[in-house]
Amino acid sequence: MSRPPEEKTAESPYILWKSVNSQTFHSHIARSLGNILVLVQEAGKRILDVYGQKFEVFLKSDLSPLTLADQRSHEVLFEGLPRILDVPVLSEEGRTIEFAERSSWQTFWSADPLDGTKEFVRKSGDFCVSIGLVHDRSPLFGVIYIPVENRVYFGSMDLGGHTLSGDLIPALSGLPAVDVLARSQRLDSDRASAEKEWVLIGSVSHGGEISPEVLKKLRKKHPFSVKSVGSAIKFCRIAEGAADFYPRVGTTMEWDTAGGQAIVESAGGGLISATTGQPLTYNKESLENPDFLCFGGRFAQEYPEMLSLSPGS
Ligand SMILES: Nc1ncnc2c1ncn2[C@@H]1O[C@H](COP(=O)(O)O)[C@@H](OP(=O)(O)O)[C@H]1O
Ligand SMILES: [Mg+2]
Repeated sequence: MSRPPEEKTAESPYILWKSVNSQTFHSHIARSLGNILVLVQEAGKRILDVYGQKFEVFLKSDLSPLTLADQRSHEVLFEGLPRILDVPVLSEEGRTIEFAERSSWQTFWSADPLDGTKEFVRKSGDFCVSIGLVHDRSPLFGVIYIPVENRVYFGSMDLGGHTLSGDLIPALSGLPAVDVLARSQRLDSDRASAEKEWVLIGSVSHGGEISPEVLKKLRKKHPFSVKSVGSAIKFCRIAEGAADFYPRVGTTMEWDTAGGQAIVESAGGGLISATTGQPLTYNKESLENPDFLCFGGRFAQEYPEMLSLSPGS
């Protein structure tokens, strides 16, 4: 595996990529792209193995569900991601890593091995594997794989946003971005035609409590329909122009958004804090996200003034 310049520290088992500029970072991702997609599909296959059987549901300390599928997918990613890029993995299903330990990380994988566990348990199909590669507190690259659709979405500002049928992934092992992109479709969050109805997308299980006043303000600007979809698949729908905006009120964690943010941004959209109006940042002391607004290119272009409209206001 080729690597950018690196520097080991005595305290950390990881290689800290001090003074790596983002171009070096992007070149490395471009070289490894085929292997990354193969790995994420492998995690998805482990999830589907469990989905097809009778499985037990455990409750975590926050009362959210956990299954064997979350754990199997975590094992694949926790072992495989550092083989692609040898930086720490912050996984929803990994051990808790205190801020004192992770505050020095410049680059790390933010992984949700099975996003949408509730939907997985309900067998609605709305679940995915979501991976973001965070560098200098921003998600520069993201991958979301949807097992039931056998489809992957990925993107970075350098590569742009793309989607690809999972049938094509096994043949991508060892191939760099130029070969992967030749087989992919470009994502464009502004693709929706002007006459098509606008779509607000929201959670099936959580955080749909957007205040009626805000909904009224939004409707005054432009009528829209509402679609409910579970998990980070919502970001894929924004990135491909199938939905226009996704306001989220309530708890989400960094691993829920890192991959999706990179994909949406690479497709011309954005994901901003409802309080600051700035893109979400990562490796915060608290891993909870603020309320946010995610939007596609059409929304951003036609209604820039709404970008400062807090979903919770
Ligand atoms: N009260 C809460 N505490 C922590 N995370 C929450 C939460 N409510 C929702 N989430 C997050 O929202 C995700 C599901 O998103 P959605 O509601 O859009 O389908 C969950 O992902 P997991 O399924 O990976 O736990 C979970 O991380
Ligand atoms: Mg999640």
